[in-house]
Amino acid sequence: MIGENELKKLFPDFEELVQPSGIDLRIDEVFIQRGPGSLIDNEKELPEIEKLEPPIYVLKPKTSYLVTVDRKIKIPKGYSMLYVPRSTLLRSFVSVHTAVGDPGFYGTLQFMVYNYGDFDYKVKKGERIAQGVVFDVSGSGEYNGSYQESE
Ligand SMILES: O=c1ccn([C@H]2C[C@H](O)[C@@H](COP(=O)(O)OP(=O)(O)OP(=O)(O)O)O2)c(=O)[nH]1
Repeated sequence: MIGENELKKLFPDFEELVQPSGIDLRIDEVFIQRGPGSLIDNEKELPEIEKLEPPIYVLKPKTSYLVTVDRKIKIPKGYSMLYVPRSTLLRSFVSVHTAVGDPGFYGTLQFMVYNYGDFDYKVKKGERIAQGVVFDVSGSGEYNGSYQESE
C-alpha cells in the first residue's frame, strides 16, 4: 500500500485530500435511477438517471443512488486503487459500493450509495464519503475501457 508522501507526488490534484495511507474522496453529484439497464453478451445498457438538486442531498431509506466523485482522477500506470466507505457513513447505516480503479484510468469516478437505514440520511455536496487506497501493481497494463475519458 502506498503512503502519504508518495501519494502526494502521484496524485498532485488531490494533495489536500491525502491521508496517511489513502486519499479522501468528496461527493459531487447524486443521481437516482429512472429506467432499466442490461448487460447481455457484454453489451451494456446503463440505466437512465436523474440528477438531484445540490447542495443538501436527502438519501431515502432502502434506496440506491449513483454518485460522482469531485474532480477527475488519473491513476498512474503501475498502480491500482480500491475504494472503501468512510466509517461515519457506515455508522449512519449508509454504505458506498465500489469497484477497482485500474492503472491508467482517467475520468470521473462513480460509486453507488445505498441507505440501508430506516430514516433519511442527509449529506452535503463536497463532504468526504470514501477513501481510495493505492497499491503498486507489478507488470501492470493500462486501462482503456469504456469509461476512459480523454485527458
Ligand atoms: O467504484 C468504482 C471503481 C472504479 N471506477 C472507475 C475506475 C475504473 O478504472 C473504471 C472502470 O471500472 P471497471 O473496470 O470495473 O469497468 P467495467 O465495468 O469492467 O467496464 P469496462 O470493461 O468498459 O472498463 O471505472 C469507478 O468509476 N467506480
